[in-house]
Amino acid sequence: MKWTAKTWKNIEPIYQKIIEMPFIKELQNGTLPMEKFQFYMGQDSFYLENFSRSLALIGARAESIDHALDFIRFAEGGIVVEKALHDSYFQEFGLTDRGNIEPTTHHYLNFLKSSAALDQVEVAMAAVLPCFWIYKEVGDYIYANKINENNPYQKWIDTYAGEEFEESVVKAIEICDAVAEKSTEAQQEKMTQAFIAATKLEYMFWESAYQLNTWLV
Ligand SMILES: Cc1ncc(CO)c(N)n1
Repeated sequence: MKWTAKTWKNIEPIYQKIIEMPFIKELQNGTLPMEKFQFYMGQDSFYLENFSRSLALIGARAESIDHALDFIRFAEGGIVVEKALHDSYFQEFGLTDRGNIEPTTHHYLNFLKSSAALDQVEVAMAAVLPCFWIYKEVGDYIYANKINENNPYQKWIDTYAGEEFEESVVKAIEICDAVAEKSTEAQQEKMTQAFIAATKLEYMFWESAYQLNTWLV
């Protein structure tokens, strides 16, 4: 079995928990309070900026020139989405600025940046994979189970259920399988641990937005 298929099986219980989260349920039926979505969007702006910086660094460190090109393109795509948040979504959803980097975002983006800088590049590739894959699965799930035709969050949902995003996700999965195949068992285990940690942070990212979690002092 391919590394990605094995690893997805491993995190399947976490994925099930994600699609049952109140943030996701309410996003799906359009009842999510705007304040929580705004918090999420502001944090996601920090996230996307730093996720993209990490992707660029992984691109620079990739051994294969084709993987380098793919990751540099992923980085470009991430920055384009961040700019779209700032240029149109912020206004559409009534947000004037993105606020401060709150604890879960702080943890997540520093996890990604340090993995991109210091881990073996294969492990860093595994660390960023849930950012692609979980969003694709959640986007498709919400899209397939939509209840409300007038969902105020539809534009957001369409981004992650779209074909363009799917292409990147398929590529990121293929790259991880290609590098896993050339890795030792011990390296693969590190890749798996990085993937699991990022999956848990995806869960926490939504939950923290739902709870409007900020620094205590
Ligand atoms: C937290 C988070 N993870 C993944 C994505 C998709 O790139 C996103 N926009 N935000």
